[in-house]
Amino acid sequence: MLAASSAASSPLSHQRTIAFINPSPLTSPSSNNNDQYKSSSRLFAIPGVSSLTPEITSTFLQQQQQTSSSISTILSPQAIAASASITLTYLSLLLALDRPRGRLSIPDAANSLVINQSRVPNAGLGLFLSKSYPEGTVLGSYPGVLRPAEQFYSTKCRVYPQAVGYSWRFTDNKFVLDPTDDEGNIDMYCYGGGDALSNAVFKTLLSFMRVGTELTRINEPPIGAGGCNVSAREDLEKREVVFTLCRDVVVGQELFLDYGLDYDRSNYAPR
Ligand SMILES: C[S@@+](CC[C@H](N)C(=O)[O-])C[C@H]1O[C@@H](n2cnc3c(N)ncnc32)[C@H](O)[C@@H]1O
Repeated sequence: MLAASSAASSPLSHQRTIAFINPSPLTSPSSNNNDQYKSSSRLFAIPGVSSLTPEITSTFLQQQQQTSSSISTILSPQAIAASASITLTYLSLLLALDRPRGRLSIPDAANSLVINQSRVPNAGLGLFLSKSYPEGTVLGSYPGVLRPAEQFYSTKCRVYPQAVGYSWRFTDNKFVLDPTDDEGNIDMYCYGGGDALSNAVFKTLLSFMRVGTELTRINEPPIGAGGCNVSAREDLEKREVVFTLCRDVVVGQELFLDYGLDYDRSNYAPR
């Protein structure tokens, strides 16, 4: 709108705008078959001198006005309000359903939790403490996106079965915390998300919500290793699982947790 009205009040501004948008008819008439460009008086766009016929000017102005009116329809306050409302609703749903839960609460988590090769044969990686901590220290709560258990097992785990081993199934069997990415793998962080679009939103716009996945590396103790030094407490209301040291742990020790009776241990190496 602004562009159209200022152009109407100043003939020079039409000319400059046209020369900028499409200089070729004005500067290279020989390559253009349209006769109206072939008169020598119209060959060059000289500032301050009109090289346009009234017909071209009027057609151009009409096109400008049509473009302006469609832009102002797209940018109308109603259209802007509608898209803002859709975006807000979408973001609220994402935050309610697909946000990453859990947190690390151990003091100086970045330096005190170390992921390394487990001392348990064939168990892969494990989690170790690089400082000594007393019994009762809260490590944090298990990371993951809360998903309905039935849906999680019948969809994502069918395609990416490795996701099962890292998910925390609540004892009422209704929900799981799934810390894996969209391909069922453990990344350094759980970003959140449920499909390609929401994953992308969580990894970009909402990446500040990401949660470290260190607690997913805690193994079960091997037979004869002296049992667990971490205990888990579920809160079914909050859908939260808090991990606490149930013994004093000295620097360099690996953390061990009992996964519970229902955990599938079929992939454990035979003892
Ligand atoms: C929650 S993950 C623990 C982290 C895992 N070790 C890793 O490398 O990411 C659970 C998986 O670790 C392995 N694991 C844990 N405790 C084990 C044990 N005592 N013996 C053999 N494998 C074990 C199993 O493969 C199990 O499915």
